[in-house]
Amino acid sequence: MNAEEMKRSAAARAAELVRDGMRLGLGTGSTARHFVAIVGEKVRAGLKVVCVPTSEATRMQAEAEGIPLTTLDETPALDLTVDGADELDDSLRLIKGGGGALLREKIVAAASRRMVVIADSSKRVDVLGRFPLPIEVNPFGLRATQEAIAQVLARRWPSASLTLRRGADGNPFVTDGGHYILDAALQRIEEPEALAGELVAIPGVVEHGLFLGLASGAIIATEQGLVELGELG
Ligand SMILES: O=C[C@H](O)[C@H](O)[C@H](O)COP(=O)(O)O
Repeated sequence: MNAEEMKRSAAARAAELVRDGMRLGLGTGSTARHFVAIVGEKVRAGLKVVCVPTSEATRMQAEAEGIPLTTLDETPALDLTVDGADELDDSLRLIKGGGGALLREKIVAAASRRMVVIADSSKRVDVLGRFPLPIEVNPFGLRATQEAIAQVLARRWPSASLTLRRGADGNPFVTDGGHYILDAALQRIEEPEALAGELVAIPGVVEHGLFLGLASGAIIATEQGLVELGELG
C-alpha cells in the first residue's frame, strides 16, 4: 500500500463510526481529505449529517461534495470529529498545524464528544517533537512575541530554532484566522503539558499545535493493516 492508500483506509474505517443524525467535525489535511470525500459519498447515498469544517479548504471541499454544513454558533456541540495529525504518541497526544489549521481544528475538537485521529504509520512516534511545533501568533507585535517564545523555549531547548512560516510567494503564511505561524524545531518534547502551559501564557500566542487530552481514539494505517488506539466508539 502506498501512503495515499493507507490514508484512505484509515479514513474509511473512521467513516464506519458515522451514524445518521450525527454532528461531525471535519478535519483538514491530506488524510482528512479522504474522510471528507467518503462522507460526501455517503451523503449522496442518503446519510443525514451536519458538519463543521476546520478550515476554509475543508469547507470548500465539503461544499463541493454536497455535505450539509453548519457552524459552532448554530451547533455548538458535536458528536465526532475526525482529523489527521502531524504526529501522535501512544497516549494520543498530538502535534497538529502542519497545514496551518490548528486553531479551528482545536476549537472544533474541543467542541466534540469524541475526536478520532486518522493517520498513516509514519505519524506515530515515541516522543513528540520530530515535527516542528506550529505556534500561531497574532501579527501585531510579532517580533516581541517571537522573542518571548524563544525565551521560554531556550530554558529546555538551548538550540531550538523558531521560524516564521512563509508561503510559496515568500510572504508570511496567513492562517484562516489572519494570524502567522512560528514553527519551533525542538526534536523531543518530553513534557508537552508543561510546554503547552507556558506557551498559552505568552501574550500574542493565539494557539499552539499540541493537542493534549483531546483525541479519544486513533486509527493508524500500517503496511500490515489498521491499528486502533484508545476508544473509537
Ligand atoms: O493544519 C493541518 C492539520 O493539523 C493536519 O491535520 C495535519 O497537518 C496533518 O495533515 P496531513 O494529513 O496532510 O498529514
